[in-house]
Amino acid sequence: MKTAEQQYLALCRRILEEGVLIKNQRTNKGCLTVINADFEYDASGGGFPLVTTRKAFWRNAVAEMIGYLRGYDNANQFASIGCNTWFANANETPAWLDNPHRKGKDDIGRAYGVQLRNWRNPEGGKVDQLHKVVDALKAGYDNRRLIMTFHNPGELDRAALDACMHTHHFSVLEGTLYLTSYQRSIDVPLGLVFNMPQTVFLLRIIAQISGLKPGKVFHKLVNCHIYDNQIELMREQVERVPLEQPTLHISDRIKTLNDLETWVDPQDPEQFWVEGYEHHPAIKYPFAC
Ligand SMILES: Nc1nc(=O)c2c([nH]1)NC[C@@H]1CN(c3ccc(C(=O)N[C@@H](CCC(=O)O)C(=O)O)cc3)CN21
Ligand SMILES: O=c1ccn([C@H]2C[C@H](O)[C@@H](COP(=O)(O)O)O2)c(=O)[nH]1
Repeated sequence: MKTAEQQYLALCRRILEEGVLIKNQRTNKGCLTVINADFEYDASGGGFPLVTTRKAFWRNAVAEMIGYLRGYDNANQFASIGCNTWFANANETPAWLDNPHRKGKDDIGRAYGVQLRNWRNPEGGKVDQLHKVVDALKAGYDNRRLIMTFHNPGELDRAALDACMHTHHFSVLEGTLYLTSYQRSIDVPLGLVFNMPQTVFLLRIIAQISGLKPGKVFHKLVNCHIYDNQIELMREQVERVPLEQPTLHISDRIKTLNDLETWVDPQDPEQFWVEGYEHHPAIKYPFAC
């Protein structure tokens, strides 16, 4: 099996060589685009899919996933655990600024984790998808319905952004947990560097609190693009020689969903640490809002 970074660099080269330059309406930017890629990461031995051809800010990425799992809806909540990625979409996306549902500065609306923890049912009650999945995993019966989705077509008009990694589907086979994650839109230089480790973190933490062994992640990628102002930097990155894949450690003090919801801190080196992460220098890619 190819390492995560080999799969990543192959996709980057494919976009540079075969990508079609299109104009994206929402961001008003050119995007070199290809459709469909299937990545696979083996999480059983602790391997953590970080790119090494530039510095990956993995604590920021883990914090973002923890924010989704907690149902955060405000860029400041994400920032309070060390994730600074949501201010731009909360406060600079033109269509969201004009949206009457926006509750003010830093609000991201009924996006991502809000749908995960608080999907509205027709009676006005809440559906907590994460709680249901963890309960079902702990119950231990064969179950092919372990789907959590952030994509709620009925409330897309109430969110700063449609979820990009929109669905996570868990499966259990002989005590091993697998995850299939679906992503509709992929900013390959920026977003994907966060999304690859996020899927493995999600599998590892749910396996740990459900008493299962982590297996593989299957990451399904649809619209894969490099924004026009990122292309030259990416041509430099793909010339760099990848280094060894690091390992993620998660403290075994984290045992329950309640731990994850309350005291878990992605910035604490005694709760999460990465071993053997050597990387080339950081590259500052521009961000499209
Ligand atoms: N255009 C776009 N691309 C994305 O990847 C993206 C969005 N929008 N909107 C929603 C979230 C926010 N995400 C982000 C936002 C910023 C970085 C970013 O700036 N990363 C830098 C610096 C990280 C740091 O300093 O910790 C990086 O080098 O990875 C990454 C992912 C992913 N998503
Ligand atoms: O986790 C994420 C979140 C977002 N992205 C990227 C993919 C696109 O470049 C933008 C979203 O724009 P849309 O117009 O809504 O597709 O954000 C990502 O790669 N990963």
